[in-house]
Amino acid sequence: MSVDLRTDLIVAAKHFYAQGWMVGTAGNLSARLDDGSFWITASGRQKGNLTETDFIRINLDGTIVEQPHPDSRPSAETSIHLAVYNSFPEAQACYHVHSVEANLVSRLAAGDAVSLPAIEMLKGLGVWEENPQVSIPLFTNYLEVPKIAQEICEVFAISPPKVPALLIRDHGVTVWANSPAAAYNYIEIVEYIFRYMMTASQSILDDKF
Ligand SMILES: CSCCC(=O)C(=O)COP(=O)(O)O
Ligand SMILES: [Zn+2]
Repeated sequence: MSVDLRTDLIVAAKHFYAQGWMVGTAGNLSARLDDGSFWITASGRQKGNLTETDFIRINLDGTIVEQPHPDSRPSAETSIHLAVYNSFPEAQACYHVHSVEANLVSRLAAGDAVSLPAIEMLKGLGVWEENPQVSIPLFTNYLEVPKIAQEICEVFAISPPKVPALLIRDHGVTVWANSPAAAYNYIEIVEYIFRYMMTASQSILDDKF
């Protein structure tokens, strides 16, 4: 029996909304079908209470395959999901959320990457090393989203990241994985790491750390 991937996306969005990571209409989630096309959240939907008609099915060339609501539009950030799926053909799900911590962390980094602390949780992102040196690539939040997507494609073609995540400055984090369940875990883990980083930087300021 084939399960509708939209159910995974609805459950994930409800959970991320409850965490404060998909407040209002923020964020977008997608998952791929066997033919390579993917269901993505329609633009501007309230993310705490999605239903199956709040998704649009898109081909890897960006064309619409299925649109349950004739007046709905694909997520304004569909080009970023396309950039991820085209850069990593093995990716089956791509989740993007907006947390306060992700935004603050993106302001801590001056360059084009955010260094992550060498903590145990990195294993949850696939990094099994002693004292790992890991960073998340950081992109500029251009108003024109396809310009962000273009930069993602260019950067990843040359240097794919060690962890399946990217950060857009003052905007939010995007992860990808080989299943919706794994993408759900990756969001929880990167958000834990961002919370850790912000707590640590606050503790240093408070001279307690
Ligand atoms: C308040 S959300 C602003 C747009 C955005 O960054 C986002 O993630 C949601 O856009 P969508 O078109 O997917 O609803
Ligand atoms: Zn966004």
